[in-house]
Amino acid sequence: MSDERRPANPWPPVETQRPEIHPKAPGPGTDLEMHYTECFGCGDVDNGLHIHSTVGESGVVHSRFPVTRAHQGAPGLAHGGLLACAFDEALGSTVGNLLRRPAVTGKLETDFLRPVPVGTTLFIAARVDGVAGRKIYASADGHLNSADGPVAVRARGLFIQVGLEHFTTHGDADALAKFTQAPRLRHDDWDINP
Ligand SMILES: CCCCCCCC(=O)SCCNC(=O)CCNC(=O)[C@H](O)C(C)(C)COP(=O)(O)OP(=O)(O)OC[C@H]1O[C@@H](n2cnc3c(N)ncnc32)[C@H](O)[C@@H]1OP(=O)(O)O
Repeated sequence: MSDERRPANPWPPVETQRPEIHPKAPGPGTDLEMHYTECFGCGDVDNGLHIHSTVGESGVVHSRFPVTRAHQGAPGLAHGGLLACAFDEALGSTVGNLLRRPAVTGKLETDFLRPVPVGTTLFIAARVDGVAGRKIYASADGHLNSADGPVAVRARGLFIQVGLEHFTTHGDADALAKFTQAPRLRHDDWDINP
């Protein structure tokens, strides 16, 4: 089904405030480091997605996902779940880097408009659309092979701001300690009170 014929639900679905880019957010042109080396989306992981992101103008973050044979669902085509994963990464990175508020994905929806063949690179442009308390709404378009190529996938995500105890309680506290020691992630540069 073409994009125009898909039902369009209002987005954001609730009244929101305009997102405020954090004063210490990386500026346009900044290549974002992997947020965690073991992240399947952006980390140095065998057969991971190896997504690289750069901050663009006007609150847009540009991410690139090189689709390889390791990412197939149907022969020669990207797996839909891994495409959704790429958008989770791109949207989460956009929220984290621009707002500097620790947040986790609460809801993620994807529209698959065109097949994404192995060997293509998906150029994902993501932005934060609005904020309502702890709820952060973000969306992204994924273009085939160039920033202005045809849109193959669209995604919308709701991210919920959490305290750092979310990660120490449910995750690996030692890994989190290393993660937060990275200069780019210094606690005092983040808004950590949800
Ligand atoms: C730089 C970093 C990049 C990282 C990119 C990758 C990001 C990820 O993949 S994160 C991993 C996947 N996500 C998770 O593991 C999250 C698991 N879920 C949870 O831990 C909890 O459900 C959590 C924290 C999201 C929300 O729980 P909790 O803190 O109790 O908040 P809760 O009161 O339920 O929800 C807060 C608000 O969000 C709303 N909300 C929560 N989930 C949803 C949902 N799925 N749909 C709609 N609204 C929702 C609630 O209705 C509530 O709204 P309101 O304030 O208006 O009443």
